[in-house]
Amino acid sequence: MASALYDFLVKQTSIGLRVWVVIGICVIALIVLILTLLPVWIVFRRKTRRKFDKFPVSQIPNVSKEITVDKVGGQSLAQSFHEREGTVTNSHKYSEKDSEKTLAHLAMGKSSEVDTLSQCSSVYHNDRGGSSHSGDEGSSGPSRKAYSSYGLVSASPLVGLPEFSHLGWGHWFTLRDLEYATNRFSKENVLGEGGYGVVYRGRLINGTEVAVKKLLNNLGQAEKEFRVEVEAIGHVRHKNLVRLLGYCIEGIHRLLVYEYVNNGNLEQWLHGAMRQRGVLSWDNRIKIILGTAKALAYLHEAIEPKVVHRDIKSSNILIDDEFNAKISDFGLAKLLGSGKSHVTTRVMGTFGYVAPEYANTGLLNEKSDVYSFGVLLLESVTGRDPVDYGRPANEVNLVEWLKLMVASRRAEEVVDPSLEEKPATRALKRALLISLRCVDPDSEKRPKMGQVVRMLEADEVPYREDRRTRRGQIGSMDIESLRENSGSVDLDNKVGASDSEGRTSQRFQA
Ligand SMILES: Nc1ncnc2c1ncn2[C@@H]1O[C@H](COP(=O)(O)OP(=O)(O)OP(=O)(O)O)[C@@H](O)[C@H]1O
Repeated sequence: MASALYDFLVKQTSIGLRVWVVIGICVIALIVLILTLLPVWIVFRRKTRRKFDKFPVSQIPNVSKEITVDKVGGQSLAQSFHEREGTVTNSHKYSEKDSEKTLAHLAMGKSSEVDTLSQCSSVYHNDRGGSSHSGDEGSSGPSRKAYSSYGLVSASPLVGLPEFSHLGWGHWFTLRDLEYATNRFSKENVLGEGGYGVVYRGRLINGTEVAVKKLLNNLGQAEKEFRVEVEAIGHVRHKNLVRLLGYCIEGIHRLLVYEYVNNGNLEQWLHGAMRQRGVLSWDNRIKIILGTAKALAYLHEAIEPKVVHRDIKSSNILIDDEFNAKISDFGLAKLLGSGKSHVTTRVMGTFGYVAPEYANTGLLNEKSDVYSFGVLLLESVTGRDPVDYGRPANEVNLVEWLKLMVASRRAEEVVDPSLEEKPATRALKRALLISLRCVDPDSEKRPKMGQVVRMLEADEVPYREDRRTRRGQIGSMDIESLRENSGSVDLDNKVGASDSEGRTSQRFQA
């Protein structure tokens, strides 16, 4: 048998070569052919996958936060606003170029790495946390200028999750992971539904509680929301900003995974379901407001480009079990590069919170957030909705009503009647003064959020000192007495001196 095989192999073929030589040549040729065709096949597969990702979608109706408003309570707002998105003044061409960068960064179809990676991803904040990004030149997200004074926290790793360090700041989830976490996006796990998606409560495989936002199945809008959120907060860490833990891109699906914040939101505490748990105390209101102010100061003054949230309102202020505020919902955020005074954009936001100049002109900068913050503060002090059509005509608009009350020396009457323990006179005056400054119709006159933080922090001491004598001691107040009685606050001069980095150097003194 063996000798027969040997005889066959050494046999001379008609082309003059022995059989074993011919077989050897054929095997080598086959190997070369396979090596040549393999890359072609890989390229073909990539193209097929990209096509899949571009499937038309949008069975779900477009929900827009675009505002169409009228004149309410004397506040003149534009009647309707149309698409001007992306027209950036001062040559701040952020959106297109940087978004592409982010797309590549997120492996969403522009990068050659896309297809070598899993289609689904999860952001993982590793030990280096945001600080690893401050030097991330390739990133389109904001980087940090300052740390400690803005209440930054370092992110801890999510133990037990698959790690994917390709982006330097994330793991990658699959849709399956998130289906598992949310019990297949069951109704019982729905936390709420916003303009752009449904938010589910979930638990990751390692036990971490999360909130999963499933963006509406409208690829254009979902894609935009998705990018904006990731660009705005993917790189930043602050104890008063909700932490973005991950995301998933799979086919037409876009999901964002956040830390779960377990104690409702400010809107629910002031006007909704959480009231069943008791009245939110003055102390906790101020704590929430201060946390919100710190996060905004960070977004406006500590990172580059600065982030304008654009939708500051009570339902976007999440609350944890220690009554710390966490700003959420960055889907409308805009980035503002250094030296850029504003961007021009479609007017978005929530009625009652939108700054008049932004509503009227579409010109946006961080002072629009300051206005919304002022409304939020008034809402917290009074327990009233920013716009409430159930009230008499002159009370429908909260800001206008507050001005009327102060002008007629009835400021003490504006405090939320449901508060069991009323604030001290001085604390109430401070809060009203700050809010009035924030809602100044002239955006230039509004304080920076860093100044607001200092004013609020300065308020803590006198507020605590007076606490013992607070009940029923709020006297008659008007704007002048608010000014006179507000300690050493010189609203026009002293507060607001800025250092070279634009941060206030003058402390607000009690
Ligand atoms: N990280 C989170 N932890 C806990 N609950 C959350 C979290 N993120 C959002 N929620 C809750 O999910 C619900 C929907 O939130 P979402 O931000 O999508 O919409 P919204 O703020 O209610 O409305 P809009 O889209 O008009 O801003 C809200 O009740 C919100 O409090």
